[in-house]
Amino acid sequence: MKHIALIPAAGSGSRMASLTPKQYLDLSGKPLIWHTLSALAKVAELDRIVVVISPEDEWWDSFDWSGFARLEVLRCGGASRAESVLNGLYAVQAAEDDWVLVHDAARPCLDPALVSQMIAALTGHPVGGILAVPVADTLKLAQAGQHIAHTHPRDGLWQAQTPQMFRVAQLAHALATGMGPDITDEASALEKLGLQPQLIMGSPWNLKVTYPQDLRLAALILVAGQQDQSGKA
Ligand SMILES: Nc1ccn([C@@H]2O[C@H](COP(=O)(O)OP(=O)(O)OP(=O)(O)O)[C@@H](O)[C@H]2O)c(=O)n1
Ligand SMILES: C[C@](O)(CO)[C@H](O)COP(=O)(O)O
Repeated sequence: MKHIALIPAAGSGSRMASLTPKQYLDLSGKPLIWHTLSALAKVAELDRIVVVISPEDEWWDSFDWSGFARLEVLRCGGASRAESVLNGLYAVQAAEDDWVLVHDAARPCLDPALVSQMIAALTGHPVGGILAVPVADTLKLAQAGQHIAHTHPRDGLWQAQTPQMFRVAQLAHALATGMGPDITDEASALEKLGLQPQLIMGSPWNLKVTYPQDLRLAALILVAGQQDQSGKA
């Protein structure tokens, strides 16, 4: 049974407000997605690393990816993240019970050790699971005019991250039957089938680059990670 990383990278990055999709923006001297792939390349348990880009992508071919072993690219991205993942699952030619670890191209600060921990924790699990972190702030429900309706209890609330690890066939079935605007991650499609994915402790450093200021934060996190590594050496 194989472990396949599937990286949806077909978004346009509208909240980043840049003409270049954010996965190709410069982050510490490399395209952002280079850091994402570099982190995944350090995970020995991964058999394949598959990137899903848009059929209209004009950027991928301008970079040299030859340094990455196990890397494959599929030009089958769709109109939404969920569609890109589903198209990738249909195209990837995997066995039904292979595990797929879906990881946003836009999360470049992933700690490879967390992925290995996740794979170990979910081996033999009947459904699969996701990295996530407990909500740390007080939550307010807003009503019209940006007034507070009430304070929402945060007990039991977690913020979903990626990777999200499921069986190839089960995830494809869940996405195909549940496809819609409410499916913003893989787990939500499994939940729609009545299944209960496992929450695995992620890291606040596993930031998703969404808005322009996130790019600066990601650069700082990468430097801090390199300093940690050199401290360990
Ligand atoms: N049609 C899409 C939309 C998103 N993604 C990917 O899904 C990940 C997470 O999505 P998000 O951060 O929302 O990226 P964008 O859709 O690019 O950003 P925005 O929502 O701001 O337009 C990203 O790696 C993005 O490239 C994708 O593969 N296909
Ligand atoms: C999958 C995800 O990264 C979990 O936090 C997130 O839902 C994707 O972001 P999007 O902006 O909803 O596409």
